[in-house]
Amino acid sequence: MPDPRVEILRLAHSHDLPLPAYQTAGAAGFDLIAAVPADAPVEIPPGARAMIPTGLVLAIPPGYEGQVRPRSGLAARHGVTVLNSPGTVDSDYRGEVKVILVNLGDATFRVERGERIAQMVVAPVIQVGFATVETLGETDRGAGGFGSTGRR
Ligand SMILES: O=c1ccn([C@H]2C[C@H](O)[C@@H](COP(=O)(O)OP(=O)(O)OP(=O)(O)O)O2)c(=O)[nH]1
Ligand SMILES: [Mg+2]
Repeated sequence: MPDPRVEILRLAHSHDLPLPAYQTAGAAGFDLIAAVPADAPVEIPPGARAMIPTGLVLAIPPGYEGQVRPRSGLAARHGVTVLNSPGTVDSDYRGEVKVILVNLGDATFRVERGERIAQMVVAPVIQVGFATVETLGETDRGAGGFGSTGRR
């Protein structure tokens, strides 16, 4: 089992769903699966959003985060994406991982139990120290931004 290891607690409503798994040898993310009731799919009308349960509680190791990202197929085919992308799952979070989907398409999107709705990329993250100062070091860019480079 490669390190770092992510511990997974499956809640009752996801016990029969597939465990997280990378689909290919080089996959950056593993899919997150909708743990909505089989007899109660969630319908997301155009312009609306919904919080979709995954039935998973993850213990992401210290020094890492879980990023909840859209699946490009859902975005391209249906205009459905992750509203807060990339969602941030903290290493100290011990609640159920949920996915906030938004439907930017023009048809109602139905989330069925077992559907792969998003993906999670586990990535290293650092915490910084903070120091308040009176002046900051000078740079070539200075305060230029928002399209300032290459302007004639
Ligand atoms: O797409 C997401 C985003 C967040 N979370 C969970 C895990 C994360 O650790 C926690 C808090 O997320 P965030 O910091 O983005 O939300 P907040 O609005 O700042 O809430 P809080 O005050 O709890 O930090 O919610 C999810 O399950 N899915
Ligand atoms: Mg927060």
